Amino acid sequence: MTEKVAVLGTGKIGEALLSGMIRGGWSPSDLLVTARRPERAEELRARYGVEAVSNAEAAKAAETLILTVKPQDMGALLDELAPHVPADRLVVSGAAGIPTSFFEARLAAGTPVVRVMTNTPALVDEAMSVISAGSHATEEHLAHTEAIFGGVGKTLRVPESQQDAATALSGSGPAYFYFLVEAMTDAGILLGLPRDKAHDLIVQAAIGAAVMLRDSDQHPVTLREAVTSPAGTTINAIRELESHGVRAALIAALEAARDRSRELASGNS
Ligand SMILES: NC(=O)C1=CN([C@@H]2O[C@H](COP(=O)(O)OP(=O)(O)OC[C@H]3O[C@@H](n4cnc5c(N)ncnc54)[C@H](OP(=O)(O)O)[C@@H]3O)[C@@H](O)[C@H]2O)C=CC1
Ligand SMILES: O=C(O)[C@@H]1CCC=N1
Repeated sequence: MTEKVAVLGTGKIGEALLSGMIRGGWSPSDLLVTARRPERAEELRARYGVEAVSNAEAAKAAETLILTVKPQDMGALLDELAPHVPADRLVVSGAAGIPTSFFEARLAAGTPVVRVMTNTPALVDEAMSVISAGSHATEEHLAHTEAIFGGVGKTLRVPESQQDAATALSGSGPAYFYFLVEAMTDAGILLGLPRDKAHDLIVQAAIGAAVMLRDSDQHPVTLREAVTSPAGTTINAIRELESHGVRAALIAALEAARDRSRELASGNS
């Protein structure tokens, strides 16, 4: 029997995963989606050739259920779903903040739950998906989850106690880089460059720096030192970043994201 996977609450992250699975060779006939609005269900059907069903039907038909609704919608989804989920289903949560114990308390005793924090670069197969086992998830469940999310990028196992930190760094991480690109493009405008050229220069600098960070095996400090010439331009910029407290701001920002992830733990805040 072919295994079916259902994505429940197919919004931005659910669709990113779904599209990646299809790019990676999953047959649309082995995938199910659910949506709250009929027009969204129709859009997913038309775009990917997948069947859109109710949450209850997905729970009955699919061996693996990937829940990608907002943390605040998870309680209501589980209330609707719980009576229909046999205990042998693998339930994968993609939501920020919510611990595996939240699912285990609402599903049949012994249901395996895996928590995953992925990110939007799943759309270009460059996600990082951080994976933790709930109390009934086995090595097989983790490996299966890695196989699904490995199709849209890298995966990393962490103890669940590190998931809120991983969410701050990796789940939200792409937003910080988009924010930096936006701010640096504004700087280019101030310096007299046309917006499109400023954008292209900063994006290419970001791509070049990202590839060197990934492929050069060199520490970020070494890479930065190589750009920073004595009495040159870069050190003047670095002095401004330090005197404006950018390092401290980033540490505080990620701490705030981690704290918000913790607050979302109850699923209704
Ligand atoms: N966006 C990101 O970068 C990341 C998000 N996440 C996590 O992924 C999850 C989804 O986030 P995101 O994709 O941004 O949010 P979206 O709002 O885009 O997606 C959630 C989807 O779930 C649908 N939905 C809500 N309740 C139900 C229900 N009962 N039955 C069926 N569908 C339902 C919503 O419908 P409707 O369209 O009607 O609102 C929406 O389409 C969150 O838990 C978030 O923490 C994790 C990593 C990164
Ligand atoms: O902002 C959020 O809550 C979600 C989770 C991680 C990225 N986006």
